Amino acid sequence: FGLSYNFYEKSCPQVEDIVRKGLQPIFLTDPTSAPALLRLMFHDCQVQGCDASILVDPGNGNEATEMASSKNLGIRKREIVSMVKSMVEAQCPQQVSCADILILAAREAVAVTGGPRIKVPLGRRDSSHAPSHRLPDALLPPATAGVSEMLNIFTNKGMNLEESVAVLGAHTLGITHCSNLQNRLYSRNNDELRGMEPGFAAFLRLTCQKGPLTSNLSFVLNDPTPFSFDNEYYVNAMRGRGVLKIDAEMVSNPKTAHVMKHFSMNEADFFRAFYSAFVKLSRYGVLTGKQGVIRKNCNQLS
Ligand code: HEM
Ligand SMILES: [Ca+2]
Ligand SMILES: [Ca+2]
Repeated sequence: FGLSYNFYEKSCPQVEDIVRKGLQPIFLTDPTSAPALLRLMFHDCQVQGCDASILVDPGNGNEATEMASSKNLGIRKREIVSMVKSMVEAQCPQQVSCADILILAAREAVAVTGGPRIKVPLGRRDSSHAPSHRLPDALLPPATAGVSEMLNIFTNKGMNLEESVAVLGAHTLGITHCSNLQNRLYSRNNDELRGMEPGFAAFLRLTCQKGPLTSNLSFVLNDPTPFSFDNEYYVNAMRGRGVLKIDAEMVSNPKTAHVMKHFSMNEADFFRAFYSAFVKLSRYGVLTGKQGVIRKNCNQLS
């Protein structure tokens, strides 16, 4: 019943070490895996809670799984969680859920890139069924989401204003594909570009040309330091260089503006708010106790 900080104390005391050590060589050889794992956590938790539902592959009657949703464009590295799971299974068979391993992997992604080392409560169970693409279609925010939609999503998870703005600081890592910027860059009346630093607008349009041709192949960096978990996302947004609509709108919206400014000047406060926001996100909609299952393979339901 419920999550706890010593959940695996008896059944798998070394689980956090296995996850950390298993990920080390991956982070070293592929720095893009850290941003991928952090976003993977959000997209799992946002759809039916943090239950590893996003890891299920099609097959065995699950034909259209979550990954068939266009909202999951760019989701990568699901197989890393499966690989770490097999390392955990070798030492603690049938004890540790894929849902917990996914959260621990996201936690390591934040720590290894220079962010806070977040202690997370454990004891999640895995979903025993796979939603179709319709659920993520409806529940994941579109690339065009604004401040009110964003606040709805995160206050719903018990976050206050500071935490809601801080959790978007995850965009200190990683990239955005040009396909997600077409609306913003080529809207008819250009109001999306209002407030954007003109040189940056020109750069975005040059990198992301109009039309679908290369828009899934080209991308821009979410902040100038996409492999470093720092407050550059806020510094950059304050300079009119926010990539996504939400990044820019949080600067101009009177509710969020002062928080953006504060985090751009005070990295420690950003880290503190991100820490508690991450824990709240990681608790969202979890299955515990006798609910759900412990999957053997993360990508298969049984
Ligand atoms: C209203 C909320 C949010 C919106 C609208 C949003 C939107 C997006 C979009 C459109 C991308 C680009 C994906 C691509 O083109 O490949 C992206 C990337 C990313 N997002 Fe978010 N996001 C939101 C919240 C979050 C949260 C809460 C987290 C994590 C805690 C997160 C973590 C990331 C990361 C790490 C990337 C980079 C992924 C990579 O490089 O592979 N986002 N986001
Ligand atoms: Ca899920
Ligand atoms: Ca950064």
